[in-house]
Amino acid sequence: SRHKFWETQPVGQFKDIGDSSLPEGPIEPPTPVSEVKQEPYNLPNLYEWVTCDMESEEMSLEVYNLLTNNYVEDDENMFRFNYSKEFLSWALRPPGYFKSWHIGVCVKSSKKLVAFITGIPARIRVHDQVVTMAEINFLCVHKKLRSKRLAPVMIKEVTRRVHLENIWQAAYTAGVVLPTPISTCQYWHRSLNPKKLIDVGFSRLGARMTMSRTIKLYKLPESPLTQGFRKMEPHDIPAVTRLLKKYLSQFVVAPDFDENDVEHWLLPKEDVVDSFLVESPETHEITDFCSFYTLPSSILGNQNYSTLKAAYSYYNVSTKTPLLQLMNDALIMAKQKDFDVFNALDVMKNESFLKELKFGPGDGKLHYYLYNYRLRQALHPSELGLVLL
Ligand SMILES: COc1cccc(CC(=N)NC(=O)c2cccnc2OC2CCNCC2)c1
Repeated sequence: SRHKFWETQPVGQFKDIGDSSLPEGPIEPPTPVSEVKQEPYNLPNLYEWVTCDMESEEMSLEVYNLLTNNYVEDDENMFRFNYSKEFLSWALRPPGYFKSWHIGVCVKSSKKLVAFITGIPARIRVHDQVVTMAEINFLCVHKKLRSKRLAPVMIKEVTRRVHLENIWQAAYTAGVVLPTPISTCQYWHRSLNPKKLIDVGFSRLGARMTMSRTIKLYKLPESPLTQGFRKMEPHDIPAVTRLLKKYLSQFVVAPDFDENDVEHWLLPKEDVVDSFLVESPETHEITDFCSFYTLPSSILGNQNYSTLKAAYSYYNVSTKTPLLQLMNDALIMAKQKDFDVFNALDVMKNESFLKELKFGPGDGKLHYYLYNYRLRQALHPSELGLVLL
């Protein structure tokens, strides 16, 4: 059947939807780590497991090249995510990471990397329960090895290695519907460089719109409008951590960030993540925060351009500055940094600014999943406070 593999896994099953007799929480209990399968799962004969040391220049370049040529494309196969090497190193080495969760599959004879899957540890709160989970990401099988059923054995192997660290839940997203989404989000795009977006086919010229009218429509001020708006700096970590913890507490599912997490995930890192805050000129209190991460896409088959420079909305907190004004400043900073487009999901309070800031709906959805954790009912995107890379 359609979900041959997922029907064998401890995930919400479609047949259980609406069965409110099933309790919220773990689906299967933990087992003693000594009872976890000690040896790796079997791969088809020609292939072997390799643990990818992302600190190795050579290995991180191999991972970068595999993803650059074989990772997720948009529905029309016009663009492919092109995560940079620096971004991958950042995304995969947060505080407390496990090298063993950076899993590659290579060809025994040539040692060529042909598949990849990763996990990183994260403390995620679900309602009032903080659960240590694995965030699973970057599942990629070389285009030439698709439909060999490699993905199920890779998912089982990363699950086994997560269990060996006595962690029993996971979180992941996908553009496809699997058993069973905890939430389904719509993605939105805000043009920053409309001429390039139209030229590469990302956007289309609106009806009864000229190019010059379109450029004018998306024009932004040269610099941010909010008094006290500035780049985040290391000394801001304690205040940003307090602000973010308080703000995220309103969502049903959200990361439980401490100062070490904020230092890693939210301190600005050139060409990886940008973050800004509003410091009140009078009281020097930090009242608001916004951030976006850098994820370019390769443009497949365009004469004039090879890369789409895209910013992705990350974590934003508004307590004094209206979110609309704060996000307009984020757009202004992204334009200043020469991004072509600013993407956002309709999670958290994002829906309140999308249309007014001239975002247009994307042509797909992003589904969120939990592994081995049942929610009594699916969440509205506004109840979701988790953004995965
Ligand atoms: C424009 O280039 C693309 C290249 C590949 C895929 C897509 C469409 C798409 N699937 N977009 C998203 O998943 C997306 C849209 C808005 C915000 N975050 C997103 O995904 C993030 C989070 C999940 N992991 C990928 C990056 C677009």
